[in-house]
Amino acid sequence: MTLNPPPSQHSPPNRRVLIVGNYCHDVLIQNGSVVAETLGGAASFISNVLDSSSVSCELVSKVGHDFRYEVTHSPIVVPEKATTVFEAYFDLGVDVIGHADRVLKRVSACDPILPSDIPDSRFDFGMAVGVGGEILPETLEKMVEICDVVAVDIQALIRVFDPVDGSVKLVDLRESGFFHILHRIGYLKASSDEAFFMDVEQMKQLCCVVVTNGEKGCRIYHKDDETMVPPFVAKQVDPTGAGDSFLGGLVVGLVEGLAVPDAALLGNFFGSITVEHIGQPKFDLMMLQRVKEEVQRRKKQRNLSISHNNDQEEFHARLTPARFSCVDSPVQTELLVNGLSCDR
Ligand SMILES: Nc1ncnc2c1ncn2[C@@H]1O[C@H](COP(=O)(O)OP(=O)(O)O)[C@@H](O)[C@H]1O
Ligand SMILES: O=P([O-])([O-])O[C@@H]1[C@@H](O)[C@H](O)[C@@H](O)[C@H](O)[C@@H]1O
Repeated sequence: MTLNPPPSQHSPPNRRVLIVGNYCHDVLIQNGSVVAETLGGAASFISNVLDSSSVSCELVSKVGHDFRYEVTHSPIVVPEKATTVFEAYFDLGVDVIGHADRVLKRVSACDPILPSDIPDSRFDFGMAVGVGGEILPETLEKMVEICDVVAVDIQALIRVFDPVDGSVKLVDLRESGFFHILHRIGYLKASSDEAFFMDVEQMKQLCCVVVTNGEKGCRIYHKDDETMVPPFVAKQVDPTGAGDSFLGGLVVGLVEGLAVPDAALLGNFFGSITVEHIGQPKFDLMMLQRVKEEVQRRKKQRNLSISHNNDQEEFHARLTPARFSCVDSPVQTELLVNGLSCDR
């Protein structure tokens, strides 16, 4: 897999992305009280980023008879089952993986996604993004057959659930039952806590490994390369969906023909906006337009071979005003209150 595909004058139009993962109901709990109930599941956050960025995507997702949200990409309804439900506790200390911001419990699980649920057609990109154990090894095997490149969120592979209270626990990637397939995927995304459950040195020889680290941004590991990709400042309200939106932004960048570090910067961009929202973020149209313009500009630079990864700072600086053009960005408000502005 070429990490940085050769610059193309134009990305083929309508490159198709297949997203596989169940929607869920998220229940956010603090101090023993439910503070919010929202649409969840990586499929929801990722399709939100791709749809907002006008990237063509198809989604395979299963919900129960009780699914209660309007979504652009209709799920498969399993009448005899309930929708997957995750409870996120924000005051129980650290979770099993040391995530200080929340403890997750899967309190209900809809059916797994089977190979037969996935269309028999070709896709440019596949995204294996289960949250509740719904992706099976045979499901991932079908995805690597029909997609040119597959990006996987490790949480789809290494999560196991306490049989009593549904608490999320993690197993080593080598014991997950998926390891024999991983030489056929293109990208593996893990949070810094999840990365302890894999051998990054080993995995970076098989595929491009991206380890996200909250407000510190992310790192890319591939063969002998290691690249740090800087974050965008954000005032975190709810971390839910940050990693999902990151992965969505990364794939948008790759589909648009950006080099991997630039695509990861787009991931950081969308992840940083997501943490400022409870539930699904709404991306400002002006912001999306500015991002599109900056991505096209960056691609031109690359096509003219005048861009070097070390001038990613310029790309970051040009995306920053777009980042804070969100009218309701808490950071933008703070800057305005302090008489500062992000505009260059
Ligand atoms: N508090 C934050 N401030 C700025 N960016 C953030 C913040 N939290 C997350 N992000 C962005 O979202 C990406 C994914 O977040 P992270 O929390 O690492 O993923 P996960 O949700 O999988 O644990 C990070 O790499 C970063 O770019
Ligand atoms: O926050 P994140 O790790 O990127 O992704 C989250 C999952 O870990 C969680 O299980 C799910 O309930 C949320 O809706 C969201 O998909």
